[in-house]
Amino acid sequence: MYAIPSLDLPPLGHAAGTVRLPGSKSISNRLLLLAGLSQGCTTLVDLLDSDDTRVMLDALRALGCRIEQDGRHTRITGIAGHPAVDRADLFLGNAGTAMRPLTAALAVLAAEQGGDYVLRGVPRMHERPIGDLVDALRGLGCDIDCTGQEGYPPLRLRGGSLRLDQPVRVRGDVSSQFLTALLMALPLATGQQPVHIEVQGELISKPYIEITLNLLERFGIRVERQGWQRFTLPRGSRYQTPGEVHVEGDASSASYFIALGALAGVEAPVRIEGVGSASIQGDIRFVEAAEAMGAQVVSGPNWLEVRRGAWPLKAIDLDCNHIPDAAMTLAVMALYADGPCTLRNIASWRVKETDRIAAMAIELRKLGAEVEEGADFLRVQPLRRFAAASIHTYDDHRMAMCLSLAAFNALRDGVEGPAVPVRIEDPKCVAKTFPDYFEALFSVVRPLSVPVITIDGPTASGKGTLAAEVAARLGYHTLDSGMLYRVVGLAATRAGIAASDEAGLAALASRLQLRFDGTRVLLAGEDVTDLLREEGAGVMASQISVWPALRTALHDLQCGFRQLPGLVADGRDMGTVIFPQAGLKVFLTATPAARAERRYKQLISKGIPAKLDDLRQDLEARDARDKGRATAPLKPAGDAILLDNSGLDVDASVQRVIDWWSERQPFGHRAEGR
Ligand SMILES: Nc1ncnc2c1ncn2[C@@H]1O[C@H](COP(=O)(O)OP(=O)(O)OP(=O)(O)O)[C@@H](O)[C@H]1O
Ligand SMILES: Nc1ccn([C@H]2C[C@H](O)[C@@H](COP(=O)(O)O)O2)c(=O)n1
Repeated sequence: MYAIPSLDLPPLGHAAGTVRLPGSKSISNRLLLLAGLSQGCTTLVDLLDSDDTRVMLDALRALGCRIEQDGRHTRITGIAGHPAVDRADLFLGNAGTAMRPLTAALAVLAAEQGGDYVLRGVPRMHERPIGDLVDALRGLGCDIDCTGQEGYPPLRLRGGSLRLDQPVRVRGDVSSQFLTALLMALPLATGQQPVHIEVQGELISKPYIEITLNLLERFGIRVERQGWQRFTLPRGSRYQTPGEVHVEGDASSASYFIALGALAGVEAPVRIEGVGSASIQGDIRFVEAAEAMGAQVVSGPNWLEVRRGAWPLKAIDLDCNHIPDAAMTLAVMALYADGPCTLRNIASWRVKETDRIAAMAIELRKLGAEVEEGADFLRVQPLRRFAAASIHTYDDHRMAMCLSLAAFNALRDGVEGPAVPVRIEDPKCVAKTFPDYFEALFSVVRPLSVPVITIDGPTASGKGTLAAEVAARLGYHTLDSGMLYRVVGLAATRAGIAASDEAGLAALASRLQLRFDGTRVLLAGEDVTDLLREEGAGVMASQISVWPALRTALHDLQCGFRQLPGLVADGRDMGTVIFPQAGLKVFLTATPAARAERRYKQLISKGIPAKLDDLRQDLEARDARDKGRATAPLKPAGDAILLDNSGLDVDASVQRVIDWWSERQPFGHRAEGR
């Protein structure tokens, strides 16, 4: 996950390959509550691991459920309808799928068994209406206080007396989650008589109710239904654990990759695993919308393969009531259409994680699009000239994931102006449902060009430290090229290959069994990181690095580090030879005295004995050899910026480089999070 203030997506090209989806959020949180209320132990396989499921798990633990997690399996021993505590203060973040059903379940339990429960969330959760559910529960006899503003969380549930002779009435035209909440809670009240629910108004998002009914049935609750207006929970309904349940992949999350296939699956399809034609999720019908725009889709029970069909995409005018979450993806696909696209019946967007109609309109306009916004619709004109935009994401995972699709702007035929990058602010907001979304995206797209920053300079100037910090700030990969020469030196010593044997060293370099595990280096499976950091390894690396054949043998390996979303490479010839097109080249120096001092402190802090004078002599000898060799000598590239950090600490050096990089981006000042 990218826990950085913003993530810059360079212009992206064709896509191909396989993406495995995380578990469905809607199914995960429903299953968690049902398992938590049941008697016995339920094993959930491939449960979504995200912010929203984490708050639900925490709440269940607080109520007395035993929860064990082991790889793909989550085992929940339920409370059999009897919480272990009659008081709890539950924090539910911004998870509507936790707030609504827990409100209903705990209100019913508190009224039946006594109890005092507080449910709260983040500030945005306290702006998301819940009055219709509260009204329905109060009508049933539950005692509920809205402790802030009437009709909104936080809520305090403190007993009451259930009146079940009349049907429970709930509005269905604002959020189907209110009906879901009642359907999941009211089996708890069927001890003496059946309970009836009447829906007032036209029920929206019916597919989500179908998920609820399907999952209730797996837990032994057979709901009788008359159309979409009246539901009956039979007398004596009891949650019974089904044992093991597999959580299917998230169909709303699939929408980004279905769109990706439609936009960029040119030479091969994008394969999506975890959800397919057998899905019980309503958002699987996003496939039909994508097909209407021209996508070619083939599917199996739990997979989809999508490739580009019509191009540009075909404009649509669609009632999106059946796919409220996935429909957001259509708004960005519209930029690539052959005419205006109209998304209708999407009023529920206004009360989601943010006001999604307003947010989408603002962000699409930043890209240059003409957008018309109504109370319950959005009309988006296609774009010919994309502007580089810094996309605000409103702590809304779907804003981040949808808008990432604007980075395919270079694929638009007849596009005017250059291909532009897209900046996604607060990219970690995707943790709500898809923590590794960007990693998954990068694994299947071909970049048009990956940004590179090079940092060259003499030993102990602080290149590695600077490169690692800059990369961490930008979410980029790193290449410590000196490490590659050091590892060849170590392998050569072990294999008895002399430092003078150019051909032998080159052959060895091309068959190295190297693996990187974070900052650790594994040579034929052995962790050699600490051995490589020894001074002797650096001297050996400097000696063997004079050989052109060895340098050629390591060339492609180094280029292979250039991966999305970007690379910071440090060494001696990064800017001059390996990445001559780098977007920013820094030549880092410090006085020999400062460098010797730093290396001395570094060694002493690790308990390695050292002498300052010897270190200074060694590093000056190394400088001379690295500068004096015929091939790829240590020198600044013609277009490098010189940075002498003798008098700068690490933070100040990092800030300099970040500032230089920001000046080269088309976004203005870097967003530092909001
Ligand atoms: N600006 C700085 N001010 C003070 N100390 C620094 C600075 N930058 C780095 N250092 C410290 O100097 C030491 C050497 O830094 P580092 O290993 O990053 O250098 P390097 O140039 O990558 O060395 P080598 O080329 O040998 O790998 C480390 O202990 C590091 O913490
Ligand atoms: N791009 C590079 C990186 C390193 N070398 C050689 C020369 C150095 O003295 C030696 C060790 O590098 P360090 O780990 O200290 O950065 O490796 C090179 O020739 N080219």
